[in-house]
Amino acid sequence: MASGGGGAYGDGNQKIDYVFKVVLIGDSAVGKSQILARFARNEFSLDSKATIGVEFQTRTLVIEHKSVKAQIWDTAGQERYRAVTSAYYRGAVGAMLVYDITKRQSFDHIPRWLEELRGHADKNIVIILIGNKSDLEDQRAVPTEDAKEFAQKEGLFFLETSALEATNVETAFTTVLTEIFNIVNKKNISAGESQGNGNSAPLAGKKIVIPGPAQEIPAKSKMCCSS
Ligand SMILES: Nc1nc2c(ncn2[C@@H]2O[C@H](COP(=O)(O)OP(=O)(O)OP(=O)(O)O)[C@@H](O)[C@H]2O)c(=O)[nH]1
Repeated sequence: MASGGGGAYGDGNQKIDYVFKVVLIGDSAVGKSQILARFARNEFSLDSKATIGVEFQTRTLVIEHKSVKAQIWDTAGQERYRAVTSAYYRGAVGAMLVYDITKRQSFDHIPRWLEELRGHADKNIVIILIGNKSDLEDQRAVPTEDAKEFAQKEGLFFLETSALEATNVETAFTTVLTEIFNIVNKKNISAGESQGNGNSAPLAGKKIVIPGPAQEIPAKSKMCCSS
């Protein structure tokens, strides 16, 4: 069911102006898969299974009258289930770094995830830090201020979300997607429509954004590649 904001949950034959790949990363069980389920299908499951390998889901939404397909990739937080790292990050223009506000360790590991991200992704990737499970306030182990300060220091967006209560999930995605949209739009303007490959602009130089017809996406919006 659509929750407003012009999003479409199905992928019909609509015209797509942009496809943005966004990756979810963070420790196991912080709620990455449920954040994605909430955003892509407006669903939530309390007995969510650990992700094995990689999967992605898409949702198309409208930003400034343009149709933007968000292709959100989710992988296992558990090392043994993780797929090839470089392939996961390839082409990503956005990243959501997720921790669980009730698990201090998941926050303490964020610098490691950030390091992996910065080692593998485009250096201009848009990053948001997400403290999930904000509905469990009575079990909070990470003060909001600590995370806010960290995000500021590292130049990241920051929000606390609850996939369970659907708090801020939509805002988290639209924050990242709108920022990417603005960067790409600026790039298009500065590149003067000249094939769009001006390498000096942010997020340029990589085939990460495909204006015009959408890139090929497998018929099923979910796939698995656990080897
Ligand atoms: N209370 C609460 N529980 C949540 C929330 N989001 C996820 N959970 C629960 O946390 C557990 C783990 O969620 P997942 O989405 O599977 O976690 P994950 O980060 O994808 O885990 P991996 O696939 O192992 O990396 C599940 O039992 C979820 O139902 C939330 O916002 N609030």
